[in-house]
Amino acid sequence: MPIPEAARAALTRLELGVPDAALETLDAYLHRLLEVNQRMNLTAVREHDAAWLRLLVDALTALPGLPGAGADAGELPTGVIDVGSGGGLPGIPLAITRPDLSFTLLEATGKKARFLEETAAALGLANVAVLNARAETAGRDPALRERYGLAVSRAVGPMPVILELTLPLVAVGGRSLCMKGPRAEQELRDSGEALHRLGAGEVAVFDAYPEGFGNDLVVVSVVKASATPKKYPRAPGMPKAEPL
Ligand SMILES: C[S@@+](CC[C@H](N)C(=O)[O-])C[C@H]1O[C@@H](n2cnc3c(N)ncnc32)[C@H](O)[C@@H]1O
Repeated sequence: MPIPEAARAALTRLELGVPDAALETLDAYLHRLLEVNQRMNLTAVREHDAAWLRLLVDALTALPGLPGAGADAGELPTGVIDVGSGGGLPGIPLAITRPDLSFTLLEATGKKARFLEETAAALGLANVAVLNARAETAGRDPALRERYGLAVSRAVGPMPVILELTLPLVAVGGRSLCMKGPRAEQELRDSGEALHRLGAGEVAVFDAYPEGFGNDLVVVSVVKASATPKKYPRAPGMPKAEPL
């Protein structure tokens, strides 16, 4: 199926620097996602052209928040972890577009993690690793805790929950980049306690799209200013059951 003109136009207008060579792989990913979605619940968007805009272009709006090409590996880990990756959003489109960075897709549900593994292999994505685990467990694992320069997430829960699931995995000086809807500002106002307790520093909120685009996706960037105390993340289920 051809790549929809509206998606090409959006990518041009957003100036995200997506190379032409990546477009075919992005489309191949979308085909797999929509095909498997017929028997597994991965996304509510079922139609190819709409999915290009609402899934792929949305995910790619996070590109400017990724470490720059040739970022100094000595300073901060350059690895990116997608927490609650589901069908691979935003991690897989980002990994396709930035083959120079390593991406870990963290997903709690076994069958979704298997879909991610099969998809990364089928698309030949050598820069993608899949981890079938809960973020609460991964965040307490010394091999994973504070090992990533950047955590990304989309549709994983309200801000206090996302912060507890992502910030323990992020190295001091790194960031958690959360793709949110228009309620992000309100959720942030309710996140003071979580930000304070988890070691967060500067918080910035960006509109992912310029005005007039008709898309109110918001990207929240939270810097990790100090180490997260050992008691976080709490036991599996606790961040959601009793948000900070
Ligand atoms: C609503 S889906 C969103 C998936 C994907 N990020 C997207 O935007 O399409 C949330 C995903 O997060 C996963 N998830 C929820 N809590 C999690 C946790 N504590 N650790 C790891 N994955 C989790 C769920 O299994 C689910 O696949």
